[in-house]
Amino acid sequence: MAKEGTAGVAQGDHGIAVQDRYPDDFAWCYGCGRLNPAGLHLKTYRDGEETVTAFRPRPEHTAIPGFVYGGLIASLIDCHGTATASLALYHRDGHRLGDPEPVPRCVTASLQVDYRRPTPLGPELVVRGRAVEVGARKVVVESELYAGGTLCARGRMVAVLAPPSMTPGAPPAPAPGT
Ligand SMILES: CCCCCCCC(=O)SCCNC(=O)CCNC(=O)[C@H](O)C(C)(C)COP(=O)(O)OP(=O)(O)OC[C@H]1O[C@@H](n2cnc3c(N)ncnc32)[C@H](O)[C@@H]1OP(=O)(O)O
Repeated sequence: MAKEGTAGVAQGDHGIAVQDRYPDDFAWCYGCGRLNPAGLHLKTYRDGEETVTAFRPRPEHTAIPGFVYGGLIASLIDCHGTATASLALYHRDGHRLGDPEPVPRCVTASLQVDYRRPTPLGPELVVRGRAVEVGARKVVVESELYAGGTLCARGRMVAVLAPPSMTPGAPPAPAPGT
């Protein structure tokens, strides 16, 4: 069950994808950046107490003929998770998609994917997510990926607000321990 302050209690947002509200500098991700011409263009929407995205894999996303490559599954869970985290922080700050304030951008600190069943290549894949912990800069997101209504994978990730060093044009981050 979603906690107060997460996506679960927000009103508004419907019909607007989180990724369509990222600032341009943060809209180049291969998985979900709207400005990346070669990317997957994943779109995350709020759906009641959860978030949802859908993607139909193409033949180049094959692992074994007839089944989806696990890296694609991880990518869908990853990008949907960072968007779910961004939305949770945006809601926590009292905003709704469509507000003029920029949506915060989160990056992946940790990603765990459990592959429960082989994922058939053909049906549209649907990922549902929810923010289960919302901190100052960190959000824990849990998600499930379905193919034709069958649960095929589960994800749990830690997403953190993008550090200034990941802003385009920023100087490189110091190496850990320096
Ligand atoms: C810029 C837009 C790009 C969007 C791309 C979308 C998805 C992606 O593919 S992102 C690319 C892959 N990810 C990366 O490259 C991130 C690389 N890592 C980093 O930059 C940093 O380690 C970063 C930002 C994740 C965390 O560093 P930092 O900002 O110093 O935060 P830090 O203070 O260490 O940690 C913040 C919180 O996250 C937690 N945390 C950090 N790393 C982890 C981890 N691996 N596992 C669990 N928790 C973690 C910390 O414990 C802390 O929790 P709390 O607030 O409860 O104390």
